[in-house]
Amino acid sequence: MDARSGHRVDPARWVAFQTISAVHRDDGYANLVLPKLLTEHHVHGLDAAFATELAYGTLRQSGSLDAVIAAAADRGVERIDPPTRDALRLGAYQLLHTRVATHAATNTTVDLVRTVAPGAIGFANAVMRRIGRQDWPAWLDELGPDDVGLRYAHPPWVVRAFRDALDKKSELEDLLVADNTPAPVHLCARPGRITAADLAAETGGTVGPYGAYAVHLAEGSPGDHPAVKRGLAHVQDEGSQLVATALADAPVDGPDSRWLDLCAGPGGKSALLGSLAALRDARVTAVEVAPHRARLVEHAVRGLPVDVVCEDGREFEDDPFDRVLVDAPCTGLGALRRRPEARWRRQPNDLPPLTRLQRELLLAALRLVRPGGIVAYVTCSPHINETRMTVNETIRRFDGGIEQVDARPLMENVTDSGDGPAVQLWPHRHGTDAMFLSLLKRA
Ligand SMILES: C[S@@+](CC[C@H](N)C(=O)[O-])C[C@H]1O[C@@H](n2cnc3c(N)ncnc32)[C@H](O)[C@@H]1O
Repeated sequence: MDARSGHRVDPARWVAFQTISAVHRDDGYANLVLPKLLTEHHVHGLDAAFATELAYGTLRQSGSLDAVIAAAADRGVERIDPPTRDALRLGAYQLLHTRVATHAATNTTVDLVRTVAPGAIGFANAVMRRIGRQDWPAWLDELGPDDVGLRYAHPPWVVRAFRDALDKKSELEDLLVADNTPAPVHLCARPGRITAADLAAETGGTVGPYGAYAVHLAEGSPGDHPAVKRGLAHVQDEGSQLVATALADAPVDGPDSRWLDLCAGPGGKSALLGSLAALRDARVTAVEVAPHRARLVEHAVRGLPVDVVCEDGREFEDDPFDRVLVDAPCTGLGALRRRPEARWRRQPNDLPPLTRLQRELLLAALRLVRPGGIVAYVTCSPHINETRMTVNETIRRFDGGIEQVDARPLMENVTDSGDGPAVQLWPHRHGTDAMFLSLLKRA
């Protein structure tokens, strides 16, 4: 037992509770908060795995858990004080989505409330008992059997966005399930430094199905691998590798030595482009507006022919480039597997400022590429406002000829990536984040 947990709560649940609270109270990120808390509270091995499952699962499911808690408490969750609410979420998750026995889930939740909100012990006890009277399928039947957002814990606006973006509407539930499955770690074997086959042999991973540089890891902490420490490889979703490689491989007319990454932080795609540039006598300029993220890019591209510039990409000026990447800031709805809290934190009103910025950055990229050169517009969101609509609207606003290049042949092994010319990858279909890629050639 941990002294700071008031002697009553086991360390794994205490760390999970503190993580959930930090995410809700301080707008924290679970993937940053949790590792620190695990170390601070000396939680290792199976306990650490249990704490991670509880924290990530509770955060991922929180909208659906709230619906159950509200029904059991007979009041909206906004009327429950935050520490009790987070303890109930953690308790409800254990009751409805884990094998933890009902009495253990209830007793540990009451103990937690005794520590963090002693005035609410009776209330928490009663709510937990009501929740535990039936299992999750029965709650679903009671609260909304046809509500896929409730069933798979996605806000309605995100479900609508996915339905709009999917070319095969029947795959919606597969996509929602994939979002609730933790993403495996992918490594990128930096071209010219190590092959994917050698990296797979060294790490015990497997070569990815699509990209020439991708290795999938079954488990373990990727930063600990010697190849990553020695700068031969970096952590990067295979979908991100595919879109960066497609830009590097797209045919351009004329010279091919000046490449630009207009939204570079934290530097994964700059590192891959820089590795490819090194093999082709090209050089990459990596622009990033946020100083701390520009420093991350500098770290990621050490030893590669990449110049980092900390500046607003919309105002960046230079001689024309042959290839330009706009990996635009976006809602990140295509990477919900990786960020358990993201789906509930993002709001529909995040879209207008983001799409405005995306259009301005893409417009800047079209001005910075030379005639005959190519721009890759990329998002890790499939929301059509951020993908097709941004591309179409920006082409319309750009004063000059733009040809949309079919990106599908540049991802040879990838099937089922849409009707073209853009490519849309999907977690449930390709096992990657839902990356979008549109290739635009200046006439
Ligand atoms: C999707 S992330 C890019 C990820 C990156 N390409 C990688 O693979 O690591 C978008 C980045 O654009 C940056 N950004 C946002 N507004 C920008 C602007 N006006 N100019 C340049 N960068 C910007 C953000 O700070 C963020 O680091």
